[in-house]
Amino acid sequence: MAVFNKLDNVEDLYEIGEVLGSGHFGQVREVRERATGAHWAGKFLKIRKCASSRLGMERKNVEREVEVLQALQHPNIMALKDVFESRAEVVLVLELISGGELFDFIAEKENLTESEAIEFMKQILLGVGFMHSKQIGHFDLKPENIMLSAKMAPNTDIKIIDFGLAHRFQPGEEYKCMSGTPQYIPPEVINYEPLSTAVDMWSIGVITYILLSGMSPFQGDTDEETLRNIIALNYKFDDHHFSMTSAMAKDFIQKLLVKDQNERITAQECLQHPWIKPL
Ligand SMILES: Cc1ccc2c(c1)c1c3c(c(C)cc1n2CCCN)C(=O)NC3=O
Repeated sequence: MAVFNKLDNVEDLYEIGEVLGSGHFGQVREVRERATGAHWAGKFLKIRKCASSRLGMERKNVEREVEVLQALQHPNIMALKDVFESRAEVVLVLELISGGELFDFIAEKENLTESEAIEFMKQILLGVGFMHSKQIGHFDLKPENIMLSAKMAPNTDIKIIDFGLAHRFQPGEEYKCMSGTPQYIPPEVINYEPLSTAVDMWSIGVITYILLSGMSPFQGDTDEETLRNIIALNYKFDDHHFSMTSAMAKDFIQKLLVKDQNERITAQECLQHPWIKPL
């Protein structure tokens, strides 16, 4: 069992600020390090007191997220600075990313130009390619988990966050998991088949489709309809949203939204695709 820095009261070291986000796990709050004045993001995770409890997170899941983050130092992946544990809480001290979610950036602009989308995709692929080179799959890639380092700066950096569903593959391991967000999950997750890092490549195909059109390729009126659309590979490049989109961009998406995970292109192959890296 991993041992984190014991700290009865994280407020001895950090001034706790505004809530930045919350979820099943707990809260993310801005924190200010008293010793240096530096600002960070504190992810406050309630830990289950006993196995039968439904409140809070299982400690082993927190340990897995910390192990994954400790293996991932990359400019396009949020950095983990420190981990503290008090009575029933673990606090991850994370790099503060103040440019907001890619999701909101798209919402404000409806959709991006291809050159804007390419710049974002390059950085996402660099971060995901690094993760995959360490045999780590994110398994919850979506615009809400892709943040911008600075608001609207011309050269804002992409930061991939939230590794709560991430998994580090051991050699020869068979891993199955029925979680993620319906719009972004591939057929093999729905069919409860053995998974690989190719799960993330499907999600990248969905994200690229959204960046270029503002529409979600498989979104139905209900989650069940969305899942049916995914299994049936029921998506299209409708003229209304894709009439100005290049054939290369569509080819890039088509090579990712492939039902057979072994046939899907990898992050490294994406970075060599002519849409991303023109000849
Ligand atoms: C300014 C701001 C606003 C909301 C934030 C964050 C920062 C944020 C951050 C992180 C996470 C995991 C979630 C976060 N959220 C929650 C929403 C993420 N989808 C993080 O790791 N660093 C952040 O700054």
